[in-house]
Amino acid sequence: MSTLLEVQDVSRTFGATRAVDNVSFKVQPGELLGLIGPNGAGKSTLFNLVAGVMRPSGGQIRLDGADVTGWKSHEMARAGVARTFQIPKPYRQLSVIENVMISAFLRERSVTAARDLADATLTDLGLAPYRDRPASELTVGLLKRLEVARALAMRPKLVLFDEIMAGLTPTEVGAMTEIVAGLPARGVTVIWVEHVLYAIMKTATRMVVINRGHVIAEGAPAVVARDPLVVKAYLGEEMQLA
Ligand SMILES: Nc1ncnc2c1ncn2[C@@H]1O[C@H](COP(=O)(O)OP(=O)(O)OP(=O)(O)O)[C@@H](O)[C@H]1O
Repeated sequence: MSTLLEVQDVSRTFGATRAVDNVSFKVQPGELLGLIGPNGAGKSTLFNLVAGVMRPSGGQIRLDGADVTGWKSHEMARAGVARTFQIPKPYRQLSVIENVMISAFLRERSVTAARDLADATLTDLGLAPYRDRPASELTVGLLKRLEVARALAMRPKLVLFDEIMAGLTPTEVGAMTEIVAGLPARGVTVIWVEHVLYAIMKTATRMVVINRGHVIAEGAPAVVARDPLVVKAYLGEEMQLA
C-alpha cells in the first residue's frame, strides 16, 4: 500500500521560535497515529501545516504521493484531509444537523444527499437524539462529538483530531475512544493529538512524540511509554500499559 501522508523535513518558525523544526514522519492508510508531547511542543502547529491553515517555512508535505505543500485549507479538505479544533467552533445558532450538513456539502450537492450523510454521521456518533437542537445548547462532551461529526461528514481519507477528549467525563472518554478506534476499519486514517494519555496509548497503532519542535521518539505505544527521552520530556515516569 502506498503512503498516505508524508511530512518531510517540515519546519515552521514564528520570529525566533522554531515551533516545528525539521519534522519527518509517514502515515500509512489505516493507521491510527498518536501524536503527543508537552505543551508548546509544536503539535497544533504541525496540524495547521498538514491541514493547510499555515504554510511551512521549509520542507515538503505529500498526500497520496502528490506534493501538497502550501495548499490552502479548503484545497486540503477537498483532497480528503479534515480536522477538529481544540476549542469547538460550531455555528452556535444553527441546529446540530445543520452544522453537520455544512460539512456534508463538501461531498454532496443536493440538500437531500447532504442531509442523509449528516443523519448517518449523527447516528454513528450517538448524536441523533440532539439532531434538531441548537448547537449552543450542547454540553462540552456533546460539542466535542459534534466537532468530530463535522470532520467525518466531509468523508475524509485522513482526519486530524486535536484534543477531542479534553473536558470529557471518563464515560464520555470511553465512548469517544470506541468511535475513534472504529475509524480505520471504515477507511479513515487518523492522526490524533491528545493529552488524555490512557485513551490514546491504548487506541493508537503507533505513536510519534515531539518536544520543542523535534520528533524525539516513534513506535508502538508500549515502547514509547518506556522511552527514557519521552519520560524525561513529557511523562515524568514510565507508563505501564496493560
Ligand atoms: N501563531 C503563533 N505565533 C507565534 N508563536 C506561535 C504561534 N503558534 C504557536 N506558536 C509557538 O510555537 C510553539 C508551539 O506551539 P503549539 O501550539 O504548536 O504547541 P502544542 O504542542 O500544540 O501545545 P499544546 O499541547 O499546549 O496545545 C510554542 O512556543 C508557541 O508559543
